[in-house]
Amino acid sequence: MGQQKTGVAASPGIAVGKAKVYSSHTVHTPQYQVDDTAAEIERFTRAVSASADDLLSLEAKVSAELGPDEAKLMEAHRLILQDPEFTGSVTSHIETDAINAEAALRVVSDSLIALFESMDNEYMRGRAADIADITSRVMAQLLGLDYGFNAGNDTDMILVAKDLHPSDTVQLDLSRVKGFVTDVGGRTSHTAIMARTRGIPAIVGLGDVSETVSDGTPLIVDGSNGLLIVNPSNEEVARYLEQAQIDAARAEQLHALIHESSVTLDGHQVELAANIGVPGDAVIGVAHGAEGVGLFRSEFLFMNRDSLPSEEEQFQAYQEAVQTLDGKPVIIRTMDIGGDKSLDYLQLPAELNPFLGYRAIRISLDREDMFKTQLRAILRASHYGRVKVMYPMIATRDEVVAANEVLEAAKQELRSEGIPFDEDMEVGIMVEIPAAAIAADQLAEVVDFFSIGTNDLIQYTMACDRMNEKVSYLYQPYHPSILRLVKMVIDAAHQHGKWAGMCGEMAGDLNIVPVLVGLGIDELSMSPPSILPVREQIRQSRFEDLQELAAEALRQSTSDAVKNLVVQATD
Ligand SMILES: C=C(OP(=O)(O)O)C(=O)O
Ligand SMILES: [Mg+2]
Repeated sequence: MGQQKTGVAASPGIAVGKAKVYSSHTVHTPQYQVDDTAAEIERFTRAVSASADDLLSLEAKVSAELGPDEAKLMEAHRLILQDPEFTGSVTSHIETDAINAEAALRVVSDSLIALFESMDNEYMRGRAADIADITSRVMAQLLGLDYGFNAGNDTDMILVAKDLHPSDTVQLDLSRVKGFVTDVGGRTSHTAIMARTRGIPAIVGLGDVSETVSDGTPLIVDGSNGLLIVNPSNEEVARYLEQAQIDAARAEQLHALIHESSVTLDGHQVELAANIGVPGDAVIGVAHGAEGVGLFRSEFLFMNRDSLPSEEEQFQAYQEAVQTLDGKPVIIRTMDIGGDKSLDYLQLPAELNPFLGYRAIRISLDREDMFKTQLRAILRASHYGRVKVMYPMIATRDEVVAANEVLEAAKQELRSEGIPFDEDMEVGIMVEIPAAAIAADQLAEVVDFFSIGTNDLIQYTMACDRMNEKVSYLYQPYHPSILRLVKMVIDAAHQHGKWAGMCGEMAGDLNIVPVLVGLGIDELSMSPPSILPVREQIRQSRFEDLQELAAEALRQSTSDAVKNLVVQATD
């Protein structure tokens, strides 16, 4: 039996392969005197220019695959690399101390990192990581090593890392990555969402896996159960491979439903949409039969970079997703920063309770300039397809009214500039704060639609941090309180002639989907690989039966009772 480690089940499925540990080279720095300092400077200059070339091609690749926003970090690194102050300090050390380029680079880099780390400003402290990253890149060039991932010819890589950013993963040929495991992160961390979107099994929050597992170690990732098996036995490998084969055969069978509608046997239709993080994910959504994008988490355009994305950059990203969907609806959520998603350059104050603090629409309404820029970009994209805008973390009707005033101001500006947009663009809100669910009937008067964000709604209703393992037993999607809130939101929407969807993780949970459909949900938005299994389930059901099941579920007084009921019903 192999050694078992349990983490957060971040993306379902089974991967059997060998560990490929991603590290940014904390290599030993050789140190020696040189006679020919000019030749050494020349060697350093060549390494810098090769590194800049690598960054430039990476920038182009990231920009093409993930959009120009994601490429900003590489551009920033390239600019630091080409800054004569940085390279000049290294060359002057080579010259005056007659030392090798690696040693001179290490001296300069260490002192810059110490300087940034000592600063009383989170943004500037964040620059230390940039310097470390750039140093590793040039160091690898000088030493003839590969920087970042060197996949070689491996086709069964299981990527092991402390954490992964979009700029890390884009360097990979993902078709050769069988799974991801990381030390940090929760189910809603970028790695987790990215892995789910692409259907790559993943476990996050494993603690120290990147330090305890080495390159080439055989691993099994059971992403559905958050179980990592290190050095598995032959019997374990055989068992999991068999399961993986069953999963693959099933995926092929589901593929037949890609162009079918999501309609019950008795004719009740539900729209199944995809949750996406970057515009490139829209392609994956379409490939899994999405009937739209139900949640474009726009905050990813704001992350992993040094400054706010411009209107033009945002417009291009939104337009790309809208064009990929080719006339199908795309719901763009305005940025949801704060809570677990921080932005160094916004210099948000440290908070005791970030999930109850300055977050999402609260920041947007406070930073109207930034909000209006985003709304202008969304409006401009609306001209190219069917765009809907959605405000996150709405607690009060006043917030909706205030947000709509900024939206109106953005529309006025565009009108006077003669820039086209969809005058009838629908405006909706996320219902993820209990106050919004309870007062949904009043909110329904000022919105076109609701999308229930159960990830947050559950944590706020149960008062349990969605990332805290110690209280995870309270994170109960099937709790009667949650089902009642969901019903209230759907009923309120329908009474006002509006529609209600759901874009939290619960929307893709096959056990509870029958209840959600029975309650009358109009749209379910989920990670793309969940779409076809949910479609199949809906197509095999009768709406009348689901309505009865939902009524029965609402009569239960515990999560376990609901679970038993729905598991029996789907068996
Ligand atoms: C979809 C949601 O938003 P996020 O996971 O991005 O907070 C949610 O809260 O359910
Ligand atoms: Mg949320």
